[in-house]
Amino acid sequence: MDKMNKEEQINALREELRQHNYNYYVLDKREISDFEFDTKLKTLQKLEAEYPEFYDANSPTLRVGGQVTKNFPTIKHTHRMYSLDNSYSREDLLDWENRMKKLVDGQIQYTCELKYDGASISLTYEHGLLVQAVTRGDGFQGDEVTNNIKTIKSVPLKLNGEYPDTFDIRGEIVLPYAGFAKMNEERIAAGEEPYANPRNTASGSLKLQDSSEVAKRPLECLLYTIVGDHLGFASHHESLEKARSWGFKVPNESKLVDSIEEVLEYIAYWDKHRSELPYETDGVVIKVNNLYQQEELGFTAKAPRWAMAYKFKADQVSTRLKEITYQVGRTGAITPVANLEPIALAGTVVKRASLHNADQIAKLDVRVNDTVFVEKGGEIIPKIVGVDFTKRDSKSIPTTYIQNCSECGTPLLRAEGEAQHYCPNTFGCFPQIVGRIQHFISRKAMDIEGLGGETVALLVKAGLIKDYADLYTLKKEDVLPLERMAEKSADNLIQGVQKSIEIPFERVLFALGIRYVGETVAKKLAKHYKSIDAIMSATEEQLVMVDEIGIKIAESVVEFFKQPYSVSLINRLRASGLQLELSAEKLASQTTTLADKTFVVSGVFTQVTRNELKKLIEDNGGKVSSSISAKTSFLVAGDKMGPSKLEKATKLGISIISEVDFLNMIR
Ligand SMILES: NC(=O)c1ccc[n+]([C@@H]2O[C@H](COP(=O)([O-])OP(=O)(O)OC[C@H]3O[C@@H](n4cnc5c(N)ncnc54)[C@H](O)[C@@H]3O)[C@@H](O)[C@H]2O)c1
Ligand SMILES: [Zn+2]
Repeated sequence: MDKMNKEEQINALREELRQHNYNYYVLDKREISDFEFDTKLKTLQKLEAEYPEFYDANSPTLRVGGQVTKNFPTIKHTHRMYSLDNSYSREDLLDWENRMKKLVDGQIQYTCELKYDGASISLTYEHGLLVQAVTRGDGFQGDEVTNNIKTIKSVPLKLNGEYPDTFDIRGEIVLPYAGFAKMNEERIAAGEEPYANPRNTASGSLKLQDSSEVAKRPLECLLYTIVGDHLGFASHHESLEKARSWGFKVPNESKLVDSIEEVLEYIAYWDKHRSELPYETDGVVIKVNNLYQQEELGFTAKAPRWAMAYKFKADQVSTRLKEITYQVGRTGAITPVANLEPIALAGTVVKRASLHNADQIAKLDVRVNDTVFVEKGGEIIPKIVGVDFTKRDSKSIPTTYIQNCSECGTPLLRAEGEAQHYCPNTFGCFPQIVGRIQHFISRKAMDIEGLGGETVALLVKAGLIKDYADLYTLKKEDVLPLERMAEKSADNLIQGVQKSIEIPFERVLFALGIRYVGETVAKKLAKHYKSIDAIMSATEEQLVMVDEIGIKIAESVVEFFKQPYSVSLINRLRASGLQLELSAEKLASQTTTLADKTFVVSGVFTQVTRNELKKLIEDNGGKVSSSISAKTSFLVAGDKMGPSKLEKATKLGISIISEVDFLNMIR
């Protein structure tokens, strides 16, 4: 009977871990923390060791967690890609060393490296050229994402020095914090949900179908292992130095040490200093340095015996939840916020944490006065990962989510399939009004000097403006009575506003704050339609025909201009002299010479850069696409173009032209 239960328990754990693997590797979502995941995996490992009769070759303890997708060609790895065993303590590491000492002779030296938190990748080089990039997948085979990887600047397309003729090199694709923060800033400016954390965003980026989208993401590739036959190195440390000399980005933090005690010093140092690194790390990887010893040690079903990951503990603390408040964004989205008893966590004092949405609150069953666990994992904003139920007051009351806007009282809406509640009172809800004007004046939009976010709130509160069109009728004597408004700053404000009427159309379009219309989309729309009137009269069907405009954007644009209020805004902005169409100068540089023609640009060019080439195509009415299909009219081929593109173009009978041919076409 007991045994029966054990079998059920083992199977249930396997099923649960498979589901988490799927969420993590395929959907790029984390439903439980890594620590919880690892704890469950350890429990399963122990049970399987105790009850070997329930062996299953497909158990998550024996297999790498990822999968191949159907969106890219599947490539078999010539050398398997393994996972790593995990350790959490000095004892774990000493046990590991003892196990190895039974298998190899002599002193063991170790290379310590940081464990970069991103998505694994295997790059194949032949004769010094990058020929293929494949994700880890299930370890045996992965997705071929070469075109996406080629957009990453730290991946050398051509190597320097003396390198082996063919080899694979493995590393981690990461998204450094700074680039991640910038991407999120842009998403927030476009009224979209920010990405959750750098790891998932890096991993998701590799799965994008359009490599020009990948090129926009500031990804990095950090390399850590070379594999191949007869490479001629004696040690791992040496191979890293060689790789660095050929042009690979191998972080300098790696270190050769002589004992586990020194390994522990390395770990202690980086546990403390990792927050100073530009990218996320989740531990240290320790590898036997001598490659002959590595060979003797070999692999288990899932991981090398000669390497070990040491996971840093996610920084977690517990504190009291004082109150749940609700924030209203400029697009009306509601975010519940936990107000906490202030507590120190990973170098900062945390007072607030996001609770995301109603589902999250229900799932965690978080209540006011609970003692909650706060974690700063991959996410930049700390989050609440659980409740300490042992400390819950017996009289505590379940949280009921607000049904009306916390700011204006309007009943909230929640669209089907969306996690977030919305306040639909777009033009009457204070934070939405202020938020929209703040977005309008922001640097990438109208860039109004002399006017800050705080002043906007004051102006709205004082009833001097109720929308951004009102800014243009403000007079100096209106603003002078405001708190802390001196003569000089009032002048600056009025001047800054007046100067902004010269801002070009595409930025005005972005400034309007239409949901999902970020900087890039605004540019596309401005270019295609050339005036606000043309955009206002476009239908959803017409909008989606524009390159890179999806249905979500199209719906949002149509919805915006359907509102009588929006129409009146545009009319008032027009009356104030704002640029609501492309300037004559801009139009003059544009022709329709290449109308109805689709170009694929590949390789390196000499007279113009790749981006200039693309711009020339678009300015002359042509379309740029990143992949060759029957619809391609021309392939503009530069130096070092990928052989697969050439082959495909030849097969489909597409005209292949040089840079010079192209420039002649438009001159
Ligand atoms: N929270 C969840 O739902 C969930 C689900 C699945 C997996 N996970 C997490 O992922 C872990 C398992 O993932 P995994 O199999 O990718 O293993 P892993 O992340 O523990 O380690 C293996 C990977 O580390 C990477 N790596 C980074 N730096 C390295 C270096 N210097 N040298 C060698 N390798 C380096 C490699 O790409 C390698 O594939 C789990 O332990 C868990 O923490 C979490
Ligand atoms: Zn409201």
